Amino acid sequence: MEALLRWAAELGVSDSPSSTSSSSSCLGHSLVVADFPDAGGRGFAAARDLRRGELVLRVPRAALLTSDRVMADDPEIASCIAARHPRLSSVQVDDAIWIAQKSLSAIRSEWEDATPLMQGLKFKPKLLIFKTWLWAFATVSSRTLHVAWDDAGCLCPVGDLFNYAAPDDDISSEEENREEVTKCQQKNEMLEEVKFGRSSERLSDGGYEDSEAYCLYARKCYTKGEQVLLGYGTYTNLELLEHYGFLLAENPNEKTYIQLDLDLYSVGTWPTDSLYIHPSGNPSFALLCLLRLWMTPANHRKAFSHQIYSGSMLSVENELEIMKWLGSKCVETLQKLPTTVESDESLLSFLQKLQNSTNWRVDVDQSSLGEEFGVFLRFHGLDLNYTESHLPVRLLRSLERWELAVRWRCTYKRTLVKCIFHCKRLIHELSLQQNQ
Ligand SMILES: C[S@@+](CC[C@H](N)C(=O)[O-])C[C@H]1O[C@@H](n2cnc3c(N)ncnc32)[C@H](O)[C@@H]1O
Repeated sequence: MEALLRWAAELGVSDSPSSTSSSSSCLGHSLVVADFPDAGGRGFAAARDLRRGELVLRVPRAALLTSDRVMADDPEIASCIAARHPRLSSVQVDDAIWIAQKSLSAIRSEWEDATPLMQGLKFKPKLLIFKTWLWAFATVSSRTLHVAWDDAGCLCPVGDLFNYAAPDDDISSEEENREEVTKCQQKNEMLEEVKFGRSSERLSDGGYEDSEAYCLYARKCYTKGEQVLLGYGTYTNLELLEHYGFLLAENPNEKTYIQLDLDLYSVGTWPTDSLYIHPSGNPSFALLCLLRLWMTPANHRKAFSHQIYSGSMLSVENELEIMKWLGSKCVETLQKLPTTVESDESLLSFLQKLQNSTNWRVDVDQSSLGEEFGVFLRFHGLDLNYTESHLPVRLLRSLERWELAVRWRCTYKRTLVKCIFHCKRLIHELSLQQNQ
């Protein structure tokens, strides 16, 4: 890390607006590297109190790794790429298992496409194998920042050390902690007005600027030592898993999709990806509007369309029908799934226990999940007779991924359960209104 920070400082990377950082490190004025085991591991802590909108890191173009830069630096790579030019493919969200399978097969086919190019560039054999490609793909996928001039984006040294917070999260926690924020702002007020002027009103986390540098800003007020987080974008948990390999326990951008009847899609013009359930259990605006339209007799739809599109409830009867339909759809969806919230929760605590275990055998014997764990061991070429008290590292890594998958499906089910409660509560309230 020291070598990286020294190298970055030489290229002009700096966490200080006046670029006065020492040549031994590009950090220390606004940020320091720190470990946050419960929120992304290695990341940045505020080196001092930071104000919302303050520039916290500047990475000049010379330090960015982009495809045009690689080609400009190495004519051999440039001519090989010009001859073959393999492209990455895009992925469509449908359902979690399908996404995982599709992702893996897309990465494999990109690896197959890129292999002749890598051979042409005389890569060492260990760099040609699929496992290395997977590592490189994950590195690029989880660290690339957007730049307008190259649709492949860029790698941004040091700038890629920020861990993620969902954009909405920061705003709401800021509202909750308004008092704290005000205190922090007052403290810095005089200094900041002079130094940062209008940029203190900035809401975005950063981007490539006219000054020919990638500039990253504090999106809220931070106190010294607190982790400084970046909103890479608004992602659902499935997207976070796919691109970054983690998910958030509370994700304000989470969207839970259920299978809708085919004729539903034909009655309205709302895009399919706007028809989901919020983490609170409430249907999205578009899903609610669509259901209101669908439950309206076909010959009345036109007359009510203005009311429906503006988001107004049509009638108590219509709303009751919708809530009954949506509640039973969620019940039906849950019943079709092979596991329940309760079984997922006990599997989660078992997986967490195993990862911190000093003797896995004892934990397996004490649990009712031995059979399921036996299948996992066999998949990895071991069995329940494995005698070491510690599981091999590759199995612990695989357990981490298993835990992530179970956490995702458990959150999915919990949202459906919340939606059922939401529907039941509304049915109760609407029935009271109907009987008045
Ligand atoms: C751009 S890197 C951030 C720096 C990274 N922690 C490091 O040590 O280099 C993105 C990766 O950090 C981790 N990460 C970022 N934010 C996280 C969060 N809120 N929770 C868990 N892991 C996170 C994920 O592994 C993700 O793929």
